[in-house]
Amino acid sequence: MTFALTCENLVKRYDGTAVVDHVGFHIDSGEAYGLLGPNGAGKTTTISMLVGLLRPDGGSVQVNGIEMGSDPVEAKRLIGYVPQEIALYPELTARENLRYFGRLYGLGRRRLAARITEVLDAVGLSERGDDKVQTYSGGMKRRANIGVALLHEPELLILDEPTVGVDPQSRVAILDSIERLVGEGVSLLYTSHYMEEVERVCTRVGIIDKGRVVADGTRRELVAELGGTDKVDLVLDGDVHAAAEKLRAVEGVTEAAVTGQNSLRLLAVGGRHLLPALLGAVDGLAQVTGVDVIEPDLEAAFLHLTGSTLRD
Ligand SMILES: Nc1ncnc2c1ncn2[C@@H]1O[C@H](COP(=O)(O)OP(=O)(O)OP(=O)(O)O)[C@@H](O)[C@H]1O
Repeated sequence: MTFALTCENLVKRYDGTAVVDHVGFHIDSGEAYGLLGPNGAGKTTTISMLVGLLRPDGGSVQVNGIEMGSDPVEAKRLIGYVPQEIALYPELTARENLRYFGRLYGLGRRRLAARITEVLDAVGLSERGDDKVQTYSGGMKRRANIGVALLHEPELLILDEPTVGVDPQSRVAILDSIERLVGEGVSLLYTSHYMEEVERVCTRVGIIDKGRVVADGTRRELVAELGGTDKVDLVLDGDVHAAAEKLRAVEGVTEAAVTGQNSLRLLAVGGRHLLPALLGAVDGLAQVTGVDVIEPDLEAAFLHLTGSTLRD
């Protein structure tokens, strides 16, 4: 099987220190993969090697089976790359920018004209396409920049933190466009330190920390590495302390803390499935009037794996 992207043992050193330290992962064709890590984890350096802008000190990159090291022109042709910095001419309109970059890519006049219309639509800028980029919000500039990367119909779209510093409306528009593109079959590499974006857009996630991929899998798999401890909040009428005592004895419950006059928080393995046993344990002591099961999320998995929160 050919992957949209494979990298193996990627290494980049600065002054003898590896800032990317044997990074490896793959992206299936049509898959949306998120690379999640705190500032300075090595995301941009990794991406720069993946897109052929930076020569690795070790390791290899293949795009749809084509070696970046030996056939960079062909490999780069398959990639649409959107860097963190906006690379547009502010005094030109979005349409003029697209025309300029499209010619640079070698797109024929007719195909380019059609692509400009499609791309403006894909990034939600059809109505503002004839306005100068300098009149755009940060988010609109970013959308125009994504448009440039889409012109040549890449098979793999690589976005480096596309929503940093954009207005909320553009953020929604960017995420919507990306989801649509993935729905149309484009493979995606998406880096972010916003957990909720990665959870929304990506089916598989690699967690990168200090230059290493410390975990890789679906959200469910990553969360499972935590041991699957859920939080269960209970509201009850009755003796909460006696109820806590009983609940602590239920198999699977690791902790039961009284959190208020009539509320308890439990830590439990397989929380939802334990509910009948929990209700049974307090039967006769208290009446349960509210239940909330909070399953661990990627944020918790991230904290567990790296020892730090994402926005450190
Ligand atoms: N040209 C360079 N020379 C020396 N050190 C560098 C260079 N480029 C990056 N670094 C260092 O490499 C590490 C990884 O940086 P990188 O930009 O890849 O991280 P990142 O995960 O993309 O972070 P951010 O979210 O802040 O963009 C950082 O410690 C950074 O200071």
